Amino acid sequence: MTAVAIPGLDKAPTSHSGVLAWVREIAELTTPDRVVWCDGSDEEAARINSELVEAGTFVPLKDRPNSFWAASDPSDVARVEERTFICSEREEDAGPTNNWLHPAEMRATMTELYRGCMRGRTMYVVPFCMGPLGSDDPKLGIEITDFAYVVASMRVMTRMGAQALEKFVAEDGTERAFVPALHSVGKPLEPGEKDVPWPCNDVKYISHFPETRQIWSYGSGYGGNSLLGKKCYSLRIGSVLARDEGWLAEHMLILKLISPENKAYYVAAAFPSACGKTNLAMLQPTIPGWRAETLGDDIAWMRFGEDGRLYAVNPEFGFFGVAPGTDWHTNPNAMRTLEKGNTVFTNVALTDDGGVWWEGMNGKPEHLTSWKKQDWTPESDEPAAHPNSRYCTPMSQCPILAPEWDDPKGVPISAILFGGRRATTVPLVTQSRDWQHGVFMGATMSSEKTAAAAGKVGEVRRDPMAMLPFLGYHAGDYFRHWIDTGKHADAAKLPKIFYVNWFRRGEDKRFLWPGFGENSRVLKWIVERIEGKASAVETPIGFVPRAEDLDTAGLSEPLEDIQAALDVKPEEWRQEIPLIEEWFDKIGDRVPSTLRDELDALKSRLG
Ligand SMILES: Nc1nc2c(ncn2[C@@H]2O[C@H](COP(=O)(O)OP(=O)(O)O)[C@@H](O)[C@H]2O)c(=O)[nH]1
Ligand SMILES: C=C(OP(=O)(O)O)C(=O)O
Ligand SMILES: [Mn+2]
Repeated sequence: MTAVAIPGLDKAPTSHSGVLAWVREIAELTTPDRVVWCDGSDEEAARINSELVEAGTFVPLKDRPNSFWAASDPSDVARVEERTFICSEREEDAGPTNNWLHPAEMRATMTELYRGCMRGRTMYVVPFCMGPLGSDDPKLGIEITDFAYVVASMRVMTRMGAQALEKFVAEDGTERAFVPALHSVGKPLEPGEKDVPWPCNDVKYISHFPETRQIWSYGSGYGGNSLLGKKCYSLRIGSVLARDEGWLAEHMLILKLISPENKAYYVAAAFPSACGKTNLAMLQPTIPGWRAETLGDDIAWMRFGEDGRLYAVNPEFGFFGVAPGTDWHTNPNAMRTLEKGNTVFTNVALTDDGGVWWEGMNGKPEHLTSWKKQDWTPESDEPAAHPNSRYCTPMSQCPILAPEWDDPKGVPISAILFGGRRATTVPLVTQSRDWQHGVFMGATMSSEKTAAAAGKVGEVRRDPMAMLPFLGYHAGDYFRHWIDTGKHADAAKLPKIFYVNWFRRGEDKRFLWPGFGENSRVLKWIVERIEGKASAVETPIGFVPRAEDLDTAGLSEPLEDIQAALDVKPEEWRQEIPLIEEWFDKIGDRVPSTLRDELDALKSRLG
């Protein structure tokens, strides 16, 4: 093949041979009009934002500085689980919960899709680092993308640009490994063809090659599909790295709780997408004397420290939060973060005076521009903001950011919470008997589907550790990895495991528990359990508080509701058993026997 001269390709600001070779290979395959190596500078960000305004992708907002409104193509609003693939060499290694294609077949198909796919466009090269730049073993990546929106968002969500690229060559001159992550919207432009504000393609692939640590994404601009450092790298590839290197890559927020005695407790919590991670991460406690600080809202990488405790680091640099439901009374800290500007809002509604609005926000606007760019009035029968509309905002703007948020050592975790969205059955909070029982709780947890993924909303499905859509390998092997993690540790130093459900409903369908800031009452009970102070009842499913075991002082909800949120109804749990059995059967013989033993024990306790 003759070398093609693509403007910018030779401007590489690195000598890393692997980076140079890969970027050239992709440029020659996708044939963009030009290549831009991103340095992450303010000037570059300003240029990219103004190009996005020019292209009609961004509308500048008038109510906060350096912030923009974007509306996606109406078909490109969420993760596409049907189109997400784990391409391991052997199908059995992807396991029964993932879509699989042989890597050679996927590469052949996608190479043809990528051929010439950046024609008429700019190819951006975005070096990034997941986790603190000061880490001894920085987890590096390069995202190549042809969508400036992705560059602007990656700048918020990751440590990107020159500061990350510096880490690609170690001080002794060795070239570090990196994850090549290729993204294209899949919409080449013919000469003279006018671009659309949100280019994408009906054909979508979100593919992962776990053995070679590569990501290939095509056809979608939605965050979870296109900001490849997030779910694709930090969870799907990350879970494989974690399995191989002996740590945990989890779909968890990281929160610091400070008691009235000024003692700090770090909590990690795994909830499925759109089930409350970002909100709990920014908790504003309602009980006197308690404070909370944020370390992360979506992903935790956890390893054992020299003292034998499990330490968590957030690999991300920003929040990609669900907008609807966010308001001054539900999540004031998110509102304060957003107020500072430097935020991209996608698929929310635009107010007539150039601000943003979404369902659940205070105020009743008379007229809006909906996420579909249509006139909207209170009479409209569709929501003004898409239920999965998002804000993308820098973590550094969060008023309750913990001072140790950027420490490569991480923070020692005292409690791990698993939780889902269940209208029935699952009590507000349950403590596991021990690590193994806690792993059973995580492995069998369930949740109603939300708008964060394309498909039917409301259906209950098993979502182990909130990782169902994010596992890079076989779910049974993942459970074993969790069990083994506990075996290799000093049991007294392991985090205690709890199962929570903020979403239980009464017969009239309203939530029994007020949630949001009031969740601090549950966290207080958890801390007191760790300290051996709070009471609980031993039930067939674990230790559950009675209403009087929780601090309910000043709560306006009737105590009957709180008790109803805490009820363990054996008949409801007996109905779960066949669903758990079906789930284990689906995973097959790689389910660790210890988890089957836990199921048998639960069955016999339920009678
Ligand atoms: N009822 C109730 N809703 C909540 C609670 N926490 C979060 N939500 C809502 O659930 C949706 C998703 O929350 P979010 O924190 O963004 O979830 P994430 O996707 O897991 O980070 C938003 O609409 C929130 O307003 C809670 O404690 N109770
Ligand atoms: C980005 C996502 O994250 P979350 O878990 O916050 O909903 C998503 O699900 O696409
Ligand atoms: Mn979130």
